[in-house]
Amino acid sequence: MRAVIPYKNENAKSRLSPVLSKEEREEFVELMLEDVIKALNDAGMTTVDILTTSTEGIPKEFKGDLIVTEPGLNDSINEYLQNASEPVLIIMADLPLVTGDHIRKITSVSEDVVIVPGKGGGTNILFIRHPNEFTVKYHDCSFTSHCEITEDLDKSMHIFDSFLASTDIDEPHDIVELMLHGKGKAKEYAEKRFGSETGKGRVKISPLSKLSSFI
Ligand SMILES: Nc1nc2c(ncn2[C@@H]2O[C@H](COP(=O)(O)OP(=O)(O)OP(=O)(O)O)[C@@H](O)[C@H]2O)c(=O)[nH]1
Ligand SMILES: C[C@H](OP(=O)(O)O)C(=O)O
Repeated sequence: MRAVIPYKNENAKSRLSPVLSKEEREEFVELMLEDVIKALNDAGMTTVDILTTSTEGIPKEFKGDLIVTEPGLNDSINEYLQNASEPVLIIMADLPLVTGDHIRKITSVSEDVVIVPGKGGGTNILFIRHPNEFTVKYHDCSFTSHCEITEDLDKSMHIFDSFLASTDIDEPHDIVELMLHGKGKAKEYAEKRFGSETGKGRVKISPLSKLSSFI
């Protein structure tokens, strides 16, 4: 079994640009990546590949294989899967709330395909027992696409239900969840930049350096 983390550092997380500069986003995604690698290592997964668009923003301590490909998430992952001869866990780099315990549970499921949905129709983690028979289709409500692809292949499927594993950090309001539930380096980074505002409704983040709140 091996894990692969698709990763793009350059101008990462453009949807966070209302609250973080380009440089901050590039630093932030590297820290989220470190948190994801730690969760994999905590689960005993030592065979970890990073499928990346460049060698920028890779944690210095990373010991696995770095596979550099052209931008294009689906093409690069599908090429990777075609060449895989053992079960593959595809885990996105923007999941700083994922723990070793989630990874252990996901990889213990006996079904052919395990899907961890992402917020708003995405796919945060895919565990595929027969990877060279599978094709991924990220973006455009990939959760639905991955369910359909699994069904079309006549494979068994398990949807892994977890608030923390399903929380990917895409938009400013997701940073609230990181500050509330995070434990690692990305949370530390967020705490240096944002405060939280509590009231009757949901907690909001606000910049520590300015008086006005942005969401
Ligand atoms: N290898 C590879 N990984 C990618 C590419 N685009 C995105 N990723 C990774 O795929 C995962 C999910 O991507 P998104 O959530 O869309 O991240 P993003 O593209 O940085 O964010 P936005 O600019 O806000 O869409 C993250 O781990 C990204 O680092 C790509 O072209 N190639
Ligand atoms: C890549 C994409 O990520 P999202 O835009 O949902 O974070 C997806 O999960 O299909």
